[in-house]
Amino acid sequence: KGLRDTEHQRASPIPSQFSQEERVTMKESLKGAIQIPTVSFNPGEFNTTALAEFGEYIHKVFPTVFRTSFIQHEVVGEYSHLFTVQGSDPSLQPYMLLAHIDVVPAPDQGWEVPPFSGLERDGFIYGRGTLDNKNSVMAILQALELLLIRNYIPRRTFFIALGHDEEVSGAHGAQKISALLQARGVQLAFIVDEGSFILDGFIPSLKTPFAMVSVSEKGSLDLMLEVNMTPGHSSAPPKETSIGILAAAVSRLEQTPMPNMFGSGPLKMTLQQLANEFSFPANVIFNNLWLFWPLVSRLMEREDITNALVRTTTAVTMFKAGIKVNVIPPVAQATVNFRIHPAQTVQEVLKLAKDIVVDDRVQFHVLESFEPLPVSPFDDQALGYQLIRQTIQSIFPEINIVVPGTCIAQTDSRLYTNLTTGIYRFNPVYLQPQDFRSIHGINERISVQAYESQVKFIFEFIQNADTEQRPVSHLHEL
Ligand SMILES: CCCCCCCC/C=C\CCCCCCCC(=O)N[C@@H](Cc1ccccc1)C(=O)O
Ligand SMILES: [Zn+2]
Ligand SMILES: [Zn+2]
Repeated sequence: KGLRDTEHQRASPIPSQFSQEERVTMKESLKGAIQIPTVSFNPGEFNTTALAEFGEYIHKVFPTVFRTSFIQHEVVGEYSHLFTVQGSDPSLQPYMLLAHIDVVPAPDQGWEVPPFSGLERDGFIYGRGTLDNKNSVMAILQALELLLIRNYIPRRTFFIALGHDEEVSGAHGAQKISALLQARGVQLAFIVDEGSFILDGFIPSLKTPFAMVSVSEKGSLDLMLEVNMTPGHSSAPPKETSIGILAAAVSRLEQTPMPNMFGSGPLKMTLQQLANEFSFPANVIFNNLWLFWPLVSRLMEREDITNALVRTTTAVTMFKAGIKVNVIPPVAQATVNFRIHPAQTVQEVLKLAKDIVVDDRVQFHVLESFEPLPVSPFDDQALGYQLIRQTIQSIFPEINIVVPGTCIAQTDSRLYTNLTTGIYRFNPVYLQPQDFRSIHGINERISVQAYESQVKFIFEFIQNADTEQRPVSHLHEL
């Protein structure tokens, strides 16, 4: 089931075929983008020189985008970019494509090639940002550039929002763009952002890759735990120190996982829609979750990634204590990063954490929190979801299955809930578990062929968004 074009319209009026020269240019442009170290270090702490250089770079490599009369370009929050591509039919509700130009730091250690070299090896372009998320930034602008060169005039208005601080919260980029569009009274049909992929090898018994479009996103809670004790001479120590008390508290948190929420949220739907892709007996198990859910929920807990889908996760990420070798430490502090399952709230997780620690000497400070995102529609009428589906079928005909899922990390799209209820997180790129580990890790890379497919995907997606859509299910009823 899904949306399809009305009979008089072609799915892709301009074929997504690029000349040899265009193909070389597009990969070289991506390499150039990787070479600009647009690193976000901490909130408010960015490589501003690189961010400014990136702004100039996109002008240089996408000249047609910048000189087209129906495209308005604005710089927001100093380094983020907002493009308004004015469509010819104002009756069609606009949509938005999102990506971010900043990257996490990448020390050279462990990399096969320097992380900001953008070097090509064995058909892969290496470097920080090749999967997260300069591939999307460049592919969106590249697809638009190629469409414009072919004289394409969109019918449906769309926005392209490129944030510059996604990796440290989005407060200066996405949040400002969101407020700006809200002030202009913009309401969007849907948004497409990063946050999921065509997944290959993430579920051991499932050999075929599948596309997972994330329709929800986990929330987060950053808690600082603090213990204050009277300092003194280490030669006559008290039975317990601030460090010991805090260590025991964080250890209890680590050893006591938050409840398994399997059955609530989109995961059950994800697995049900995947059920027939499994071979026997897994297909029977996934087709009968009403019976086998205790088994499946335990299986999901086994691997870190699938465990993250069934519960709120607890990660102790920072620990600070002690001032001198012979001084009983006055203060010990630890930071715990919880990623909240879509069926729980910040308050519920805070209470659970306190109930696990049960020690009055440990103070809890909420540093930052964000509720999980509501589930976006993914039924036959959900325009954004169905356009993604339709375009996957065209560009990746070997992919038989597209399922709704949950993003285990956070994306800039969470800052746009004021503009739309349809938020979809999907990058049209194959991802294996080792690729997943390269995101924020080492040897992040994308194959030249995968990048070309991503450009083709967006090139067709923009055109598909302009074709009149109606649900296939309705056609069946005729
Ligand atoms: C049954 C199906 C199996 C599914 C397996 C799921 C595999 C996961 C695949 C892809 C997920 C990739 C997510 C990439 C997006 C990363 C975004 C990110 O890192 N965001 C930061 C944002 C942030 C938030 C708060 C402070 C600073 C930065 C994050 O979440 O940490
Ligand atoms: Zn990202
Ligand atoms: Zn990231």
